[in-house]
Amino acid sequence: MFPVGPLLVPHESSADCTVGGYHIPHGTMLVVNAWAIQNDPGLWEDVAAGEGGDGIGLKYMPFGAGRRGCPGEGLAMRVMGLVLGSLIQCFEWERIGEEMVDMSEGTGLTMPKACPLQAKCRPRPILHCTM
Ligand code: HEM
Repeated sequence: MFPVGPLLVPHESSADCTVGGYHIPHGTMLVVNAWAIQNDPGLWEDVAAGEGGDGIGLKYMPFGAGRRGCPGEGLAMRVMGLVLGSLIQCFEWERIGEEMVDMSEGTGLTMPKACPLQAKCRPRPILHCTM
């Protein structure tokens, strides 16, 4: 899976605590490696499909979690469904060649594709009716 923010946002522990057996002193900067969690074959039966394992819980958190989790999650999920649905409903999509889309990951704070997506799209008849 490809989390938009592979390392989420840094947080600071407000008190001494223990996480997974590790002592975390007060004032420690904490970075959650969402990419590693979402691609851990020990947590997922099929990492590529994001399937399997013991429920979703904290192993899938593209929006972070807890009190400082993303407040835009509900909006983002609704808008993404609408945008994706509109793109599929209004256009026919094709790859530009025989090869499968290259899903290699680039580097950065957000995770870009290493090779930009190129695709052909043709308006569906439904689009002519509404324009
Ligand atoms: C696909 C879309 C989005 C993704 C993947 C995303 C992801 C994230 C992540 C990972 C965090 C850090 C959470 C943490 O540290 O535990 C965050 C924080 C935040 N997000 Fe989003 N976000 C998205 C859309 C939005 C939208 C649409 C809004 C506002 C309309 C928004 C507003 C915020 C704010 C204000 C914070 C800071 C919360 C805090 O620090 O208390 N995000 N987001």
